[in-house]
Amino acid sequence: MHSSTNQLISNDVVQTIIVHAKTSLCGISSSTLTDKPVLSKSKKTLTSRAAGFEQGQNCFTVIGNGITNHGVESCLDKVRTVFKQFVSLPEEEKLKWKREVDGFEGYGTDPVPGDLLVRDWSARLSLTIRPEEFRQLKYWPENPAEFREVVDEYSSKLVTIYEVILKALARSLNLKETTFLHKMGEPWIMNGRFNFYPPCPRPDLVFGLKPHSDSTVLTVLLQDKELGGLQIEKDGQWFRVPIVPGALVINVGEQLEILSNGVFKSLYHRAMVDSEGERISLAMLSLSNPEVIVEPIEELVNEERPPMYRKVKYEETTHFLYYQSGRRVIDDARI
Ligand SMILES: O=C(O)CCC(=O)C(=O)O
Ligand SMILES: [Fe+2]
Repeated sequence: MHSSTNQLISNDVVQTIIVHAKTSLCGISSSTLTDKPVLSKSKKTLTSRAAGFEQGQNCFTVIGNGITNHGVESCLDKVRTVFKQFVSLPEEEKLKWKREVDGFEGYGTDPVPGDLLVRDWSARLSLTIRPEEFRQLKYWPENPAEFREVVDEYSSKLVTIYEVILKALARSLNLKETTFLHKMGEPWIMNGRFNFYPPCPRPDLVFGLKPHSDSTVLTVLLQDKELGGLQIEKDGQWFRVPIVPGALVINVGEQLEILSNGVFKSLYHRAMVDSEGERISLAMLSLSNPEVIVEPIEELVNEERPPMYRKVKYEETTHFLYYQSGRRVIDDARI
């Protein structure tokens, strides 16, 4: 179904990807990572620059990665288009793929448990995407007709991107390159979170998504082309992440923070809403296999750097409850 474009990725991806990792390192010289492309094998001049976003730690911008350079109908545009088509359907049509009251997959708004009152101004479609046998197709829209195929194509390319980045991050810490992937267990999981933020009459009072860090190893975020809204926190201040056409934003999630024993820090971020414009974003989440207990990798633990986190089993329900009450699992995991 997508052999020609897969081809492009495998030939292209290692050549033209740029990842800027800015991270606070302890015990590992910061010059190893800070401000240097972790991954850049290109001999030719890189046509794209890792643009725009300079303030943040633990968030990389990836551009020119072989899925972004097809012109107007690029894969990224196709994904945005099918999702926009889906969100503009009448609500009763979208509800054909609605999530169940206590489920996590499908289309809908998040329930707010108990007496918590801070609702997000967003609806979303959540899907398990990888491995294929975990997919629950009853939640995968068939309107527009190309939705499934386009998401399938995009996600299969992202598998390569995750692998390339995780291998590069492992190498940058002098670990065997498959270390992170291996620790995630097999199969590791990819979930898609298709966020939709309608215009909001009081954007000063609500969030599209409350401040949070992702429960992931890495999150690959495809942003809206027209309307920004993603903000990241650094040293107690919030920064807007600019829209960079054709770029993907890669966030460090809590699982990578734990696995790396705090070398990589999870990104604390939030999504804002707009009084007039509607916005979409697509977060692709890579997660350890649900059976895996996440803990710091042995090679990153030593006398000077004892384990900084307890073992954690990441469960969707727990993470969700933390999220809704404005807390972070990682804060409780920290020793
Ligand atoms: O909409 C955005 O830019 C952020 C989305 C996000 O943080 C998430 O889905 O976890
Ligand atoms: Fe997030």
